[in-house]
Amino acid sequence: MRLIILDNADVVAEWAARFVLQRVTQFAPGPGRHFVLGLPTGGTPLGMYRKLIQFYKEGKISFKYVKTFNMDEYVGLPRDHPESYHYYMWNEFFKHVDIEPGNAHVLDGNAPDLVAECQRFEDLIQEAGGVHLFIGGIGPDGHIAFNEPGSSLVSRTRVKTLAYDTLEANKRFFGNDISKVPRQALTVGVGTVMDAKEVMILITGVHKSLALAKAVEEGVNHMWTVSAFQQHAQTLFVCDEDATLELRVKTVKYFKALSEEHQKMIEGVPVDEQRVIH
Ligand SMILES: N[C@@H]1[C@@H](O)[C@H](O)[C@@H](COP(=O)(O)O)O[C@@H]1O
Repeated sequence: MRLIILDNADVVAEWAARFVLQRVTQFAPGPGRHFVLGLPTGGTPLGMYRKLIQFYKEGKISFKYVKTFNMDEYVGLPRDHPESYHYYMWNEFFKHVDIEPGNAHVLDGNAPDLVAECQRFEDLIQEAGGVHLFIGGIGPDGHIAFNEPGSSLVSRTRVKTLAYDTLEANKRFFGNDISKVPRQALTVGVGTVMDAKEVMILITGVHKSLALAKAVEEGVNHMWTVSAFQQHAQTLFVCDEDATLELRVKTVKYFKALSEEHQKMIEGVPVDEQRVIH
């Protein structure tokens, strides 16, 4: 596991975007050779999307041969509702870059058969050859995507009823009215994300600090579903200083001492010339 500790949320956004740029560039996508990205929504990744749009406009990256799979979507929220994850993805990212609309996959929370929709999504990921890089965010209760506390750590894409903490955390997007937050969502499973070749989880803010400590310093526990990624061979947690407040000083010092090595990951240093740190 790599824990990359950066000064603040802006630096996290820039680091994450530069990491995506490196991975896509190294892969050299082209016709019949797509790079497959798993993508999150929420406030945390917004800065990363803005940077990626900037890189696209500067000609540094193209999404023409990139396929994307989003982590989750609310059930029953119209697709054009400003808080639907469809709306978010198209407005904050997809419409600004050259991705083929047919390659940008977001779960349909209005599908007549939600179980079939979840299976369809899993099948599409398989058909794409699996996800190269899954990017995620977490809730303050340590959920990844909408894998609420107590979710199976081998779960697949499915319908989930949201936990009270999640409704509370997300009501800010619904005029602070908890009754307006959809009660259910479709979400990739922890197992779906675990199957990706590489996972990058973005964690910023003091309100996520307990979740980060649980994810990094305590055992694998389905009450903090992000902790499952301790068992993934290529996990990167990218966080800001605020999110480290519940970590031990020893943990923070250890990972900060590796910051020069971490920097190489976004500077185009070939992977085989990077010291391996897990
Ligand atoms: N389902 C989403 C998660 O995928 C997201 O990671 C989390 C954090 O969002 P934010 O980045 O706004 O804190 O919010 C929701 O619960």
